[in-house]
Amino acid sequence: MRIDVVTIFPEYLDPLRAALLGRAIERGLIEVGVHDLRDWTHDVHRAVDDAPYGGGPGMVMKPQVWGDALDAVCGPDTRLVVPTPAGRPFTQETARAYAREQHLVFACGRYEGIDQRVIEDAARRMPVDEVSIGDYVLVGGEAAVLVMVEATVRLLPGVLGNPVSAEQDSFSDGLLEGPSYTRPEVWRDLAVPEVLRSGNHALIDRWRRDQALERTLLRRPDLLDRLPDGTLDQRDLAV
Ligand SMILES: COc1cc(COC(=O)c2cn[nH]c2)cc(-c2cccnc2)c1
Repeated sequence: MRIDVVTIFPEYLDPLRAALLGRAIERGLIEVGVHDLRDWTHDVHRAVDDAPYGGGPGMVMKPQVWGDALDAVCGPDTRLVVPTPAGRPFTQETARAYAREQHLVFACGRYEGIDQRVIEDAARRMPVDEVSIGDYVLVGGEAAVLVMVEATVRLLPGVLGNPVSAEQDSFSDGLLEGPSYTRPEVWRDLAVPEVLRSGNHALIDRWRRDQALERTLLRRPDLLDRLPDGTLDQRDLAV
């Protein structure tokens, strides 16, 4: 997989070259390119934004600059991803879909956003996703790109030490992960739940499932509405 990011703050993407993702790059599991949008500006001031038609606060990113940048960076197998508060939700399902892509290009917007014609024009040649990582407004898309790249790349074969954990991820069965414990058995007079030390794996699996259901019900009841049919069996419903 190749990932390219276009941004006016290339240094913001330096963390992509650290730790797990850095090792994935060194091992050739992914290629990463970070590009400075200002390399495609045409004027002495290297302007990337201008005032919004129709008035209103802030500035809008110029279409010409973005158009030239995406012409240079995108290819025949590219999926273009634009992080924006106005996007469809980015979920674990999105990450799984992106992990199957050959080439992802992330366009980092700043100011009030990117001239909409950039997205319209790109959509003539490639799939384009306007995606939100959450219901809040960031100053730019760079932090959202770090989130989406990490969620996606960790799913690639060979990236994680123990691939099983990617399957048993939170959300993999549509529920939140329950609580985890490790040694010592008692810490600040708090004991590890007895069942986890019982060695009875049927009981442990049941307890973990009950904990996941209870936590999902309490913190994210919306996820329960979206579970595929048959996910919850009769015993689950008794929780
Ligand atoms: C491409 O257009 C954008 C992109 C971003 C950065 O992304 C996020 O904030 C985000 C992504 N997932 N959740 C939030 C921000 C704005 C923006 C800023 C100020 C006022 N209105 C809009 C516009």
